[in-house]
Amino acid sequence: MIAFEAVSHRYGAVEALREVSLEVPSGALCVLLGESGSGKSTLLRTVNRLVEPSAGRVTLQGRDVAAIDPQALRRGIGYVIQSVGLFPHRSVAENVATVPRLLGWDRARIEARVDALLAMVGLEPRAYRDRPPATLSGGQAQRVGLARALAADPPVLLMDEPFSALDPGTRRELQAALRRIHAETGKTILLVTHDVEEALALASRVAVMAGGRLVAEGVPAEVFGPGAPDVVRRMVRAGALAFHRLAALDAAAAAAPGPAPGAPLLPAGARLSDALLLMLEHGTGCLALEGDPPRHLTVAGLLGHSAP
Ligand SMILES: Nc1ncnc2c1ncn2[C@@H]1O[C@H](COP(=O)(O)OP(=O)(O)OP(=O)(O)O)[C@@H](O)[C@H]1O
Repeated sequence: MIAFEAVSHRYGAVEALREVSLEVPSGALCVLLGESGSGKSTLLRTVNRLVEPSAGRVTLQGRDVAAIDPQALRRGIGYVIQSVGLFPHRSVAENVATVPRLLGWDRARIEARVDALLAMVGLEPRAYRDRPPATLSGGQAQRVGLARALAADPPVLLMDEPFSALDPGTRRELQAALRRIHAETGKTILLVTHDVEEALALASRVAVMAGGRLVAEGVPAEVFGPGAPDVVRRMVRAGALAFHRLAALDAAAAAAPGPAPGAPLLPAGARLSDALLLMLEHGTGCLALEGDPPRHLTVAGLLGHSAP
């Protein structure tokens, strides 16, 4: 677990963090959401001591990070940033191997790990291990950045706007890869974004920041519920809060038993927002859910389940 206890930070006259207290449970994918300048990156960077808070403390599994040697601390925490920051004169494989090398792993173990990680982030090892970073697309470079952060199997991953520079299609692919990796590895992930859709696509918990304070925290359906703070309402288009809430709710929970012959098929794991889009696309008010036993979803079921 990562715990922030009344963490404050000043950059000269700027109060970037004001007594932020937040607990990120082990295994959570917690999204720090907020407008530009709200303090998200500063809070994230207190975990790996790139920022030393002016007051308060941060603990990892109960240990105060201020008492851990910064180099040792950072080797145990994966860190992914928007600009990726791959070493330009090293190959993809050498980049991924950075921390295992520092930790003194033997060659065979490093090679095997690099191949496994490249495959995990969706890059064919034989095709990519020897490539120089300059030959990669933005999305491929960020996949390598993610593999590098995961290399020594750190229990905690910090991600600062990791997908913000990518085009929408690539961004969705990387989000899907991260969701899969999170489900497979159970790592505790803290991810900064100012993009509401990204938060809804990824988060098991959302922490909303405004003006250096934590203004809301909880599961997405709560944070995007009727009590949503003003800053969340500002961040989505007027009236769109209800639609965004659909993206936080599983379609299966709103379905009724029984088949719907001939109705469009909604894939397993879909959210209610996916269901509404499929209904609009097919001009129908009834969908069949993929899976057994047969279930179906109607407009009435969708509205009944999403009502605030
Ligand atoms: N090194 C610094 N020196 C002085 N002020 C800083 C520094 N870094 C951040 N700040 C200020 O602290 C406040 C919080 O910045 P921070 O980068 O944490 O916000 P953010 O929510 O991550 O914003 P963004 O989404 O734009 O990156 C801002 O007012 C910013 O200008």
